[in-house]
Amino acid sequence: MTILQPIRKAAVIGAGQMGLGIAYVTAVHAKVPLTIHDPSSSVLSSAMEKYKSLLSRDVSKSRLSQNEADEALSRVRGVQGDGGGDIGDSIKDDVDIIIEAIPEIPELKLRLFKRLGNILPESTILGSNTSSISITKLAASAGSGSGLGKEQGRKSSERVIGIHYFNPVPQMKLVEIIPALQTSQSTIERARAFGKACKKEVTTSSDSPGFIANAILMPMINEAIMVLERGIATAEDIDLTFKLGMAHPMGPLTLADLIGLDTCLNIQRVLHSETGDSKYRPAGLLVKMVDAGWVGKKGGKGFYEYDGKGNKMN
Ligand SMILES: NC(=O)c1ccc[n+]([C@@H]2O[C@H](COP(=O)([O-])OP(=O)(O)OC[C@H]3O[C@@H](n4cnc5c(N)ncnc54)[C@H](O)[C@@H]3O)[C@@H](O)[C@H]2O)c1
Repeated sequence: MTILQPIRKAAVIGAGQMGLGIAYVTAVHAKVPLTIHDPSSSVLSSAMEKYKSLLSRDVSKSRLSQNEADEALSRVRGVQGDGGGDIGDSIKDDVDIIIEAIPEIPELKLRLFKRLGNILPESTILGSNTSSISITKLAASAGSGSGLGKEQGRKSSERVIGIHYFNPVPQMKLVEIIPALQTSQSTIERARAFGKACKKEVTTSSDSPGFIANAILMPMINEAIMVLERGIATAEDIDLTFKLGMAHPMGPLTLADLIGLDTCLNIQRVLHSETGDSKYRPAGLLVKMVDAGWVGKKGGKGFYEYDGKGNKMN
């Protein structure tokens, strides 16, 4: 039996809704200390506030003792910056795993992985929470830094892997693991072990646009938006059809609001551009809503409207 190199320290890059949730399961369940990085100081401070309130809720519901919550709080430190090395030593080179959760924009992630590949030792796993972007391309980028020779570049690509959590991370019990073409077996095993330490069931998908979940889910959401756009039914009736007719816990438009309409559009664009198949063309209404700044629950308005606490108002 091979002994896997342990995960003793982590870093999460991006403190949005997914980054915060990933930080929570890393600190609370895997009990691994971490830094969480975001360029926006307001996002970072609101993520830390939300983290504290998640811990208080756990204590009030007797899911954690006060002592466990205090320990979990002391394991997380917010750092302003993009964690990619632009700001000196914001990412320490003793982290065993990085999980990137920045916006679903290929150029942004490719640039970050190139920098991380250059600055971090080859034993650090470079994980991406991407919903759809090619892990193989991220791995190639991590191996392409100017500071790396040919052999170092190959090794750097081998530690890249997709580690795809579901929203909201503290509640959803699944993580999808997506090895790139270049990923080594030991990276796969370490990432699986980390997913289990975060108390998740682990599935494996090969590296194909949208992997398992979003290859199926996002076209369904896109179709639901097209049904709304064609005036076939109201948003409420579309959602009720899925809740009561198919026993989904929430309808596709409510789910799109939860995911973030900007993220849905970015995923659908990746599916469209990577496959070249016109069936993935994003719904016109989705494009317009994102243009209007209506990005769903996180922005207060999407197919429904939300108050400051994220409760539906209509
Ligand atoms: N929302 C979901 O339901 C969901 C589910 C699974 C996976 N994902 C994936 O997770 C990733 C993040 O999604 P999200 O919903 O948390 O988005 P989000 O918009 O809530 O958060 C993204 C965060 O990244 C920060 N950011 C931007 N550029 C950065 C950089 N260069 N370095 C560090 N931080 C940067 C932003 O300030 C923002 O806080 C995406 O790849 C998305 O596809 C999302």
